Amino acid sequence: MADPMPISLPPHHPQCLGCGPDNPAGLHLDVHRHGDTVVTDITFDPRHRGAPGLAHGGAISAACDDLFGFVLYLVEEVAVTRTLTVNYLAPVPLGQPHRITARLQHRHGRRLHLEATGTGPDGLTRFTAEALFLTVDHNHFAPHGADTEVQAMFTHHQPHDREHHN
Ligand SMILES: CCCCCCCCCCCCCCCC(=O)SCCNC(=O)CCNC(=O)[C@H](O)C(C)(C)COP(=O)(O)OP(=O)(O)OC[C@H]1O[C@@H](n2cnc3c(N)ncnc32)[C@H](O)[C@@H]1OP(=O)(O)O
Repeated sequence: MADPMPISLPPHHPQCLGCGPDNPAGLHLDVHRHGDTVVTDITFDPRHRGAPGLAHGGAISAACDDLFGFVLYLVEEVAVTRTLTVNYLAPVPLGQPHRITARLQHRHGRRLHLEATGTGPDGLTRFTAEALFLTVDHNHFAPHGADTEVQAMFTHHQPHDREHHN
């Protein structure tokens, strides 16, 4: 069967560390939906350096966490990370594009179990990640003044408006 048409997904908000286009310290993830998965291609650069020439584990972890945040668009629920585990299988060189793919593995009540895989241009999977997200209501963000922003994110998200062909 042919791959489903990729659909561009909007950033969580302009200043998001993972995907916000206006965050100068951000990873600037550009994320697409492919069927029941979300996908981003990231090339870690010297700002993300851990050991010389290699990506920092924290940068890889941040990319996975934020990509999991895009699965929420598919689930159509607001949820936050409760646990995140990254398996660093092989060093990730700077300057090489890596494709991270994430999906919902299964759901149990408020618990969303998510999984991701990061693969290099040589086809080698260099990291995998698993996360538990717990659904929350908008009041979770209210004490921090962000509830309306999150509500807008949730309400105005219309991925089918942003369909485009790669
Ligand atoms: C259309 C979409 C729009 C999207 C819009 C999204 C928002 C916008 C995103 C912006 C960008 C995203 C980026 C990436 C996502 C972050 O980075 S999110 C930021 C990092 N995470 C946080 O700050 C979360 C901080 N933690 C918390 O606030 C609270 O711990 C939580 C997560 C709200 C949960 O608290 P709680 O509601 O009191 O939950 P609690 O009773 O402890 O546990 C609930 C249930 O889960 C179970 N549970 C808890 N821990 C575990 C565990 N480790 N294993 C198994 N079960 C567990 C409990 O046993 C309990 O079970 P039941 O008793 O209900 O059967």
